Amino acid sequence: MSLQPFKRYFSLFARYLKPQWGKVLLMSVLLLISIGLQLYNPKLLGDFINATLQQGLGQGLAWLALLYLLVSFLNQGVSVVSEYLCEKVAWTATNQLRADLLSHVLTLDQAFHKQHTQGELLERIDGDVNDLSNFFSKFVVHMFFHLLLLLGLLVVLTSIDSRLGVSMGGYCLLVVVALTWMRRPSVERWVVARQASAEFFGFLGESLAATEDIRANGGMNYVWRNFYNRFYRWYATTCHAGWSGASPWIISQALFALGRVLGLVLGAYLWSIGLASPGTVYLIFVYSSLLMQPLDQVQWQLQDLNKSESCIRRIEGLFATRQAIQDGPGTKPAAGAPSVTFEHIAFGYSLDEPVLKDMTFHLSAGHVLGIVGRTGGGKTTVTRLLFRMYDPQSGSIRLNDVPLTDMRLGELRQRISLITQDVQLFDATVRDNLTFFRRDITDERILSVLEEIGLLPWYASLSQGLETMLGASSAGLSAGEAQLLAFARVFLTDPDLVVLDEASSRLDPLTQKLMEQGMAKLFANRTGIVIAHRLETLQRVDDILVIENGEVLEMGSRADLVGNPDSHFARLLQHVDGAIYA
Ligand SMILES: Nc1ncnc2c1ncn2[C@@H]1O[C@H](COP(=O)(O)OP(=O)(O)OP(=O)(O)O)[C@@H](O)[C@H]1O
Repeated sequence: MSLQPFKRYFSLFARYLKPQWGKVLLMSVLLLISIGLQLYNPKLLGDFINATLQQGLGQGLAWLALLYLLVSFLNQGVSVVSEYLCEKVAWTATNQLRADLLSHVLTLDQAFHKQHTQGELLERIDGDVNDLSNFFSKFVVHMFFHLLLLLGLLVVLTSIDSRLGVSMGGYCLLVVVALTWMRRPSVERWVVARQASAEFFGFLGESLAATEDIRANGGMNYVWRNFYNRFYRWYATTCHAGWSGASPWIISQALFALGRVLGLVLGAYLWSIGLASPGTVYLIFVYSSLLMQPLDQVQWQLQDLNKSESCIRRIEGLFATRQAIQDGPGTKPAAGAPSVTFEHIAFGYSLDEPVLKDMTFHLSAGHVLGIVGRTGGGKTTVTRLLFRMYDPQSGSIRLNDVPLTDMRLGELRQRISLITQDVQLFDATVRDNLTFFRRDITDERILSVLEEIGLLPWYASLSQGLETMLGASSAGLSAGEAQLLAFARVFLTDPDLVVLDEASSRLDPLTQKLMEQGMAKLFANRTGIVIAHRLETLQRVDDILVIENGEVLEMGSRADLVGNPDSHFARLLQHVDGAIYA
């Protein structure tokens, strides 16, 4: 019998049970009391039968019956309290496990998150642990409790007659070995079933997030087809795994029937040779039948262990996933707005498809750089490398001459703010959305920032001020307003370098004006990089970088490039609008 799954199980949960050792101890004591009561109760009935046969009805019998009832009630009470404790211990442990998994997943690289859908990760953080939680609470109650009960019953049977104890002990050993042996094949099947479930939820999450686009583009047939395919795969793999538990169940039922017959035959034999009274024969039969209860539970727990082992493997796999982006030793670039240098950077999301090729440029401290170029040219990729969402395959990126790889990731991300087109809002209050749940930022500070970027009229329209709830879908906010909110977040964190992927949708004149004012304030005393989608924005930048096919086509001060009619930038301006922005 392999102890591997038990070892894995216990090594994972010993960590999570340790802080609750007091409750675990109390739970164990209650379980022991419950076992004692369960063993004592049939003995009372046996005494009752013997006393009835020997003395007839009398007052003694009434007391025995009363005691029997009392023990039964007490047993129920103890069971309820211990079950409550088990659930509490299980939920506390598994909630902590969920939290650890979530914080681990949040530290993993962008590359990992691109490979796994949100729905799939949800399933791995919650679904897998949830299955483990059921198993965990039941395992502690049933496996531990029933194995002890089994042991107790065998001791009692041995005390009646040693031959009884040996025969029934041998029988129990046979059943446990047989059930464990039959258990193994279904573990792999449960791993496949869990993955199918994660993929189904991943697809569902993606489809729900893109409902608007899917409807607008007539993609419903594709969604339904995939929905049924994935759902069917989930159903089929779960059935396959579930069925592999059916044969152990059928065989175990046959073995249990055999055990009851064995108990009856042994009891009858002892009675026939004068070694057992009718009350004792009854006791032997009841205790032999009671043996089936822990054996049945052990059987079910072993079935559940298959499912849980597959979950444990997936949880261990997730914990073992390491981030490719490693923390640097902690060199700090000089304080204040930094210079940015890209030197011979080569990068591709996959090795065979280069996106940036030998890219070199330098942005002076305190300058604002506008990056322009064709769609898919690599503009966003430049900003992702700067934020160390990915590392380049070769070359070096430096802030104030300090390579990014020498800085601590926390420090780097504190000094840079990235504002993307897709502003992420939380289903939380306006305050929490602006401060990212920090409590040390005062309302006065928030309001002064909103005033600075011209969002006070928007704030005045909110029914409950900073306490107003904002939906996660950013419903009711235009692209421009969402970016203004992101500006406010940046003001509150006060970074040295701001990277802005400008909203490309058309903005109304008022919002556009607010954006321009906001950007001017945002970039004051900071280094800035703007991926510009609107030429108006480029009036405010100091330098221009034109990217094409992952290479620097042109870089220079905006004034120089505008003044040179042969420059790519000047041609771009003329081509787009027929006018040069000066
Ligand atoms: N996460 C990713 N995984 C694989 N390929 C990617 C990923 N992100 C971008 N790409 C590819 O890298 C190339 C450059 O993309 P990038 O987003 O940097 O271009 P861009 O110039 O910002 O485009 P746009 O102006 O449309 O935003 C494109 O061919 C794109 O398909």
